[in-house]
Amino acid sequence: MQPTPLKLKSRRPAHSGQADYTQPSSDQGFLVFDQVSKSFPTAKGRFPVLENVNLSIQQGEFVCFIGHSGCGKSTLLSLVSGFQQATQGSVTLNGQPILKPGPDRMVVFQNYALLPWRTVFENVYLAVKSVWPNKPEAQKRAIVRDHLAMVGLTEAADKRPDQISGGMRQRVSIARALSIRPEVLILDEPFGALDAITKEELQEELLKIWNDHRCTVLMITHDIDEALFLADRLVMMTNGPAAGIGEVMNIPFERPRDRDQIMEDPQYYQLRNHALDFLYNRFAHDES
Ligand SMILES: Nc1ncnc2c1ncn2[C@@H]1O[C@H](COP(=O)(O)OP(=O)(O)OP(=O)(O)O)[C@@H](O)[C@H]1O
Repeated sequence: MQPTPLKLKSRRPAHSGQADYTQPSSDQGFLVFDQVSKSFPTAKGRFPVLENVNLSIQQGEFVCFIGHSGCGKSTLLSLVSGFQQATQGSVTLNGQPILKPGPDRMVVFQNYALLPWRTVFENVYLAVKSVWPNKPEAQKRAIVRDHLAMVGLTEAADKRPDQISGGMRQRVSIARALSIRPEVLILDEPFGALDAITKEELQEELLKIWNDHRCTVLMITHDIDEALFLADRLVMMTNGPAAGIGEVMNIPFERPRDRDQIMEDPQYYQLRNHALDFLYNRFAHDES
């Protein structure tokens, strides 16, 4: 039997090969990169990592970033977290330039970044307390409990990070990040260190949470299938130095998504092959 193609959203044209990033000087997006360049000082002079990046992201969008190792994905998102500043151009959130880190933008890293001597509960509680020191104690603890329940970790609340699996640790990091209700959730290869089954489980949980809470998500990944399952758009970056956005692919599958169903859609393989072609032919990594 022929698979039934999925109904596609008409919100944006399906991927057509042309970049849909914006002309940000007149753009009213929620999160806007406007002519952004970033270089670092080195002993041999300045090293240009990013050049002329323009991108506009809408509130509540799920955007994945892909590109070869070292092209500048983490640097680009560190301009959103506020850990780094652009050398030229601006990154604005709600029309305000991002100048430093803040609780409206939370980052989840591949290596979890949990406090090893604290319990799961305490790791989340400390974040909640730092953002809402004056909330009543019972309310702070309820927020922690709710977010641990959201990622299925109620039973593990009193364990330390070394007493739980990698997948559980990453759930704690996600619960911690979401517990303070950020406007933007930045995920830097969050599932890169996990086995395939745990990774798929967490992708599904993340989508469910995002469906319920709709913050804007920016996620770095090396996995095209992960991006096709999760994202509204896939930003494909050119190679560095002086990397930029090569293309932005719209991912038109209707939500809520079902992994098996989207993989039966002929468009899935067109999009996948297009991204593979971008990475391995048009912008193949030059090892030299
Ligand atoms: N603080 C810094 N000083 C100098 N160079 C830096 C600094 N931070 C990053 N770089 C360089 O910028 C380039 C981009 O690094 P970045 O970590 O953003 O890449 P990436 O695409 O996220 O890589 P990966 O996929 O391997 O994590 C690299 O060449 C890196 O060495």
